[in-house]
Amino acid sequence: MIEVKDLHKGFNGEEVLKGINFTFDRSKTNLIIGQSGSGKSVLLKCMLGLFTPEKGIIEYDGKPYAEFTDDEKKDLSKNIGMVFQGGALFDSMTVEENVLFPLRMFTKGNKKKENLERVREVLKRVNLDGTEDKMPSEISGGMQKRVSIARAIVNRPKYLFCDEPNSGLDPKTATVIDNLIQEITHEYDITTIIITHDMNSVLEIGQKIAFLKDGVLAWKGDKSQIFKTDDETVTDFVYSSDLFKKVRKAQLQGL
Ligand SMILES: Nc1ncnc2c1ncn2[C@@H]1O[C@H](COP(=O)(O)OP(=O)(O)OP(=O)(O)O)[C@@H](O)[C@H]1O
Repeated sequence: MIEVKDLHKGFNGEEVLKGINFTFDRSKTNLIIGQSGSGKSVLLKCMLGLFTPEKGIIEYDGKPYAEFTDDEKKDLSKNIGMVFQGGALFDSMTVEENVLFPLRMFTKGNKKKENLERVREVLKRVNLDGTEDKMPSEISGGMQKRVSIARAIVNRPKYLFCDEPNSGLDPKTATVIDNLIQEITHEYDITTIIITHDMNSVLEIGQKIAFLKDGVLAWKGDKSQIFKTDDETVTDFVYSSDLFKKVRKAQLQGL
């Protein structure tokens, strides 16, 4: 669980996050949605420790970051898995080397055999056994995303951060990736936080949703509530696409 309390962050005197309060639950896919510039990435970067907030508290499983010792901060880094937008694999490394990379970073001593076993295990979990020796350029975009998920979970993290994990994928592959992230979240009891613009993802895996508008938490709820709310701030955003406008119309007509 990650809890943010009264979080404020700004740049050059301009406030971007204006007092965010939200609890990201363990074993759930927690989504952050909102228009461009609403502060989603800034919030994520504060939770990743890349930005220092001017005010507010971030608690990881009940302990405020400000009270972490240096060793606890190192341990937190190990406990964070990250799926970057676009995958961000190393082009010059094989699939196996990509997944091995963060494992090596946090392993002491010579654990070559154990590490390779762990890499095989996570690649199998994301249905990529047999691709170990391939280069990223030799596999599809969906497979690259799965490598990136395998790399993010190889250190058995407590927290998984995903920045638009299915961007650039066709809708069917995007759903496969969403479902994989949701399954892994439950199986490994991880606190998963996902930034997304994709309303299909909201429908599929929106177990808990934070909707940001201009740096304020304008709405929170889950996937069953978001399509029923009359809150205009939310409906303006959710029903901005024609498809969802039609869904809304059908809903209002009781279809
Ligand atoms: N390092 C930075 N320095 C100055 N301003 C920044 C910095 N990072 C973000 N901002 C500003 O903070 C605001 C929110 O940006 P943020 O990237 O969080 O938006 P977002 O909701 O993630 O948008 P998008 O969906 O387009 O990625 C923007 O006005 C942006 O210019």
